[in-house]
Amino acid sequence: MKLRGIELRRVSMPLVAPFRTSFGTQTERDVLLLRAVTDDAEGWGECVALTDPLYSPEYVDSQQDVLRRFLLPRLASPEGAAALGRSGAAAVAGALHAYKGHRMAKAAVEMAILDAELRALGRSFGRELGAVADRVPSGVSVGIHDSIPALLSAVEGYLDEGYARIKLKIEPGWDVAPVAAVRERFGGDVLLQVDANTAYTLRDARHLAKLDAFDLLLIEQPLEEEDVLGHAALARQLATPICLDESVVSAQTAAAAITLGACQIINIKPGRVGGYLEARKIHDLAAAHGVAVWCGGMVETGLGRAANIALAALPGFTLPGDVSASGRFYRTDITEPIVLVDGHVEVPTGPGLGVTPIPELLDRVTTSVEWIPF
Ligand SMILES: CC(=O)N[C@@H](Cc1ccc2ccccc2c1)C(=O)O
Ligand SMILES: [Mg+2]
Repeated sequence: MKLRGIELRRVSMPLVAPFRTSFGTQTERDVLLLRAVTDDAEGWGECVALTDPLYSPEYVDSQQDVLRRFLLPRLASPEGAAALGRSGAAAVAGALHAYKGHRMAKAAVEMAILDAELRALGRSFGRELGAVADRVPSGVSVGIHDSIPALLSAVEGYLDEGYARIKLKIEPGWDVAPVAAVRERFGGDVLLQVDANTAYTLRDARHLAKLDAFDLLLIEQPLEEEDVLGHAALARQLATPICLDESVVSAQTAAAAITLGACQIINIKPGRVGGYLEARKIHDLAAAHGVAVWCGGMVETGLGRAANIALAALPGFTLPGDVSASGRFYRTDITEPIVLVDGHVEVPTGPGLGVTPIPELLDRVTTSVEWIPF
């Protein structure tokens, strides 16, 4: 593996509709893509950081800066190049370990190098990670709406499309009523869960316990990301399983959360935890503890979406993930669109990610390109 350089490319993609969560409303996605150029192949990585540090401490400009100033020079150093020459993508996390945090940037560069490596080998992401299925059921994430009727209309549309599971974003003032309305309208058999994105506190426990009446699969990240003990206390007061998202940033924090009883389910997002290789470690750890996992989404383009689907095909991913079709968020994706067929999405089988950006579509949404030579 001889790395010649990495392109940092920013793309701006409008969302098909505003997407409202407890941390705000997004109408477009400003994405940082990485293109790793090696002697044998090119590889693509996607950084899932948002424009603003509202989901996690990372924001897209900070990730581009930390890559340019610290992470890529470290990989381009003699030690970094030697480690990459020896072990390829498996060496990235260790080579960058000295730099704290910025896991979404680290994940993106590992992904690009892994994609190049696998394309050169003619090996798919799914094969490399240990996929055991050729398609996976897809859930869909439904934002906070202006009214219950508007929400019900959106949910009806997704159910008509065949989505296997409905996830409702909630926040104080928009929780029990929308969940009750969806249950009332669509019945008890629809797989249903909620995601608070850290919007509640332990003082809301009695209120959140009202959700136990609706047979939810899980309640995702009700409390703030560092409140692991709070989630453990809440888990003792709720019948509905607690799922962590923002709190789990590594296999180590996953182990602590499981051991402390802070979660019974984990939403695994490769960008949040520093890469697909760490994501697989969390999958293995959770499986050993009998903890179910599913693949979360960060409104990725087809590149990150394809990699997530490969990950979602590992045996421990027993709950439908937020691996929805490209059309859930984008009218035009930068790759061949990922589509939903009978409530499932296909695991790509081609080398590496199995998808590549379509040049003219990529150029149309590109806002900047920066080449970092090695
Ligand atoms: C699909 C889903 O619910 N993802 C995140 C929240 C999230 C993450 C990244 C986003 C980027 C742009 C717009 C909205 C976004 C929402 C979650 O599970 O918590
Ligand atoms: Mg979440």
